[in-house]
Amino acid sequence: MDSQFFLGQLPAELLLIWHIHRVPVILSAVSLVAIVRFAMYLHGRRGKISVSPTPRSPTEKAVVELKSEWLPENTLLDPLAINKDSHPEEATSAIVSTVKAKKGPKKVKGKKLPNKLAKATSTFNHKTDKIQPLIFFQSLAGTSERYTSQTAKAIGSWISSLVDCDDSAPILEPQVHDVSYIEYDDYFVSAPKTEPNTRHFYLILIPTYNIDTVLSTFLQNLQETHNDFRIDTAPLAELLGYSVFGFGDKEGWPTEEEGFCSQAKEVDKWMARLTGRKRAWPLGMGDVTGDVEARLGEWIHGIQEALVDIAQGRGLGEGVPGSGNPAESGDEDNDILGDSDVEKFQTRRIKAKMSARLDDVEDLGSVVNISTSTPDVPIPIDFTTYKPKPTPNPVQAPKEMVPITSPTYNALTKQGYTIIGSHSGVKICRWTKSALRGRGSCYKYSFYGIQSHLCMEATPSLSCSNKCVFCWRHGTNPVGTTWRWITDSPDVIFTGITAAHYQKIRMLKGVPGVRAERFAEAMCIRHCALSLVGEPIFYPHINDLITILHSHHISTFLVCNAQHPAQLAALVPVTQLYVSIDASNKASLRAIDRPLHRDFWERFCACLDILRVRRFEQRTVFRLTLVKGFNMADEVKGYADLIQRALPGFVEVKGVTYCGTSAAGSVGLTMQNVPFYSEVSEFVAALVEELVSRDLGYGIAAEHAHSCCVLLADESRFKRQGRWATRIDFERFFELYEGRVRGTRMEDGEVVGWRPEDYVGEETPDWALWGNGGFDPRDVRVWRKGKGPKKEKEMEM
Ligand SMILES: Cc1cc2nc3c(=O)[nH]c(=O)nc-3n(C[C@H](O)[C@H](O)[C@H](O)COP(=O)(O)O)c2cc1C
Ligand code: SF4
Repeated sequence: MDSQFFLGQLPAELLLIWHIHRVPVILSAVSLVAIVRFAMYLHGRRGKISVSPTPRSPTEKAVVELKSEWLPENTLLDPLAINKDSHPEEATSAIVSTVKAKKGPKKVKGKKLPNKLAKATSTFNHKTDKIQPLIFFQSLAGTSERYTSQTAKAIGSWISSLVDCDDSAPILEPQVHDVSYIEYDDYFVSAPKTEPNTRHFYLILIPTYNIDTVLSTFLQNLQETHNDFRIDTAPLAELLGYSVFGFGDKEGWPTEEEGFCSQAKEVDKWMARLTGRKRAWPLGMGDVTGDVEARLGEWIHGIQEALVDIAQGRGLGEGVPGSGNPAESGDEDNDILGDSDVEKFQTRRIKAKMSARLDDVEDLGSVVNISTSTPDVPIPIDFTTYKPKPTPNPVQAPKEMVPITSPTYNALTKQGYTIIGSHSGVKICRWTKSALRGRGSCYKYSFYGIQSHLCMEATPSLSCSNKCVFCWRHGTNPVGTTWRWITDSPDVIFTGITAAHYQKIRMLKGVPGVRAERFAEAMCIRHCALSLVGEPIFYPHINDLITILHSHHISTFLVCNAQHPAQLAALVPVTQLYVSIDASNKASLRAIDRPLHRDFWERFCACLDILRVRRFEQRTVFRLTLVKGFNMADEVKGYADLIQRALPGFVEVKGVTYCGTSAAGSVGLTMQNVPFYSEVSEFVAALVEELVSRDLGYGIAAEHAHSCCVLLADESRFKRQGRWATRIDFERFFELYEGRVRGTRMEDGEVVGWRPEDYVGEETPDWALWGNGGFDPRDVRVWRKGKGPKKEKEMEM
């Protein structure tokens, strides 16, 4: 009965207790929830990089297992930070310290070498001689005459404004001559007689008329002088240099093929022969109905630069064909400097100068590191003091990767590379030369809008952990699985590669056909392809180097070989991130890449997983290099598996380029392994079919048949209103990078960075779309000997 009574009272009792204590209970519960939420927030919060918020995935938190043995020996990465959670944000937080340089190796920077001037290329003595500029013109209706007198005025007042530098030759007031009134023999059969110690520099400004005029007579005279067997081959070789500017009319003669400035081009050609190729500045051409003032201004600026070079004893530069070596004359017609000719010429110079290699390096403008093997020279390297692996032999110090005295150095420089410090390299690619001459850019222009003459190709690590069968550097490449070399600092590398690149561009100024406006543009690098040879992310300070490039508004494409997952995870965002996919399965990858790492396949797969996660913060690309007989047959499904795993924004499929060395032969690679373009196209079609059958929305976006390259892209990301938009808005990339505009990458309702979609540029141009070939119609297509449209379509690599 008692218990029945108690049970009956219980609800009322509980209610009473609740009423008495409800306020403190509710308050405690609310506080507890707040504390838990706050703790979760603190735990989940991630560091932001100083420049702009670190981009991160809005949807995926994939964990990529990074094994401790994958961490580089001399790492700047914090293994705990990476292994705790290899999501890119975590990995990037390990980078932050390197960007801010709070952590990481101590750098001891050596002194830069003094800027020693290149040697003069003629007998002109800049300490005792004088320069006399002579300006020649012809004009029928007065336009050329008017611009000539403006030019003379501009150059004249520039000369009088020059404060004589102690060491420079004086430049005299220019003299102007109308070609119609001079004694032709006085100036164009031999160099004019003058006071001793005075040498001449010719400027020729002429219009073009497609009818018979005095201009025709001038041209005929130049030609006859050249062909006269009684006269020296190069009777005007005495001149210090020359340059021509043409006036034409694009309304009547819109392109060079249709005769725009054709007579100026002729004069330029004959003068090259008569002077033994002393073209001091590229032929300038101005449209009198349009851009003439701008083009003439650029040309005058170039002339001033050339005059200063001569006055200070540097002559016309390093003397590639067309800029100063009479021995090279005679084939101006063929012109045409095969793409490797400049390299060949450089090679000859390098051979001749091997004994004076130190001077060579100094010629680069004082910015290049000198090997420790060179005595009495300040060593501008960074003695990076990372922790070396415990070794039984404690006296073993890090060595130079490519010492200046090594056969590797010799071999690489012969191939046209300039070695910066002891482990970085830079080279001008054939497309840069081609673009300078208006003959087309590489596929990166068709696909992404990168003009080749604004692009520098470089690497901070010539060493690599693979020995790919198609590598351009067979027998010359340093290899290794760990970074064990003396390390140059990123600022020294940046200064070195840019100075060497500019020097190489300058060497092209006298090459026939170089367009003055493109030459001027090329003196401001806008893009860096970190891909040349070797493995760029092998370099321990790669993040700092990228940061420096970006701070100069140089966008970055970085290609890695999928063998260094720890470094890849820690990489700061680049403009476009590539992974080379040289095979679709383990056996094939072993055969083609010949990797040094035993766990190469695990490393490869980890890199794909990292790429998958990072696809939200930067444009990611698979680069497939197809080698017939190695990685094409029956591999379509395998490649589709890899694409499905990493979901890159783009897939570039390219036929291998045959490097033609004996080393390539020794690994069984011949021309038979180079696929025809039609075979590459078939492969691409099959790959897309396979991807679509798996509901992966990839399509064929663009092609560059000229280099046997096809682009697939993710339709959901890089198609706008049914039209491909594969190009990059570089300006917007830097705005995002510098935090001047907000990206659209959200997390927890907060903007955390940008997405690749935030810097998508213009639509892919029609001519670049699949089926249209990919060659910009504004450029001039030049077929190599023995090739024609048909062969080229099939075979061009
Ligand atoms: C009859 C005639 C033919 C011409 N032929 C060409 C030509 O073949 N290519 C070209 O670029 N401009 C051509 N032009 C345009 C002239 O080169 C241009 O007007 C130039 O400025 C004339 O210079 P001048 O008046 O100083 O002599 C031609 C002009 C005329 C009147
Ligand atoms: S993108 Fe590559 S191929 Fe094109 S110009 Fe630059 S380095 Fe050369």
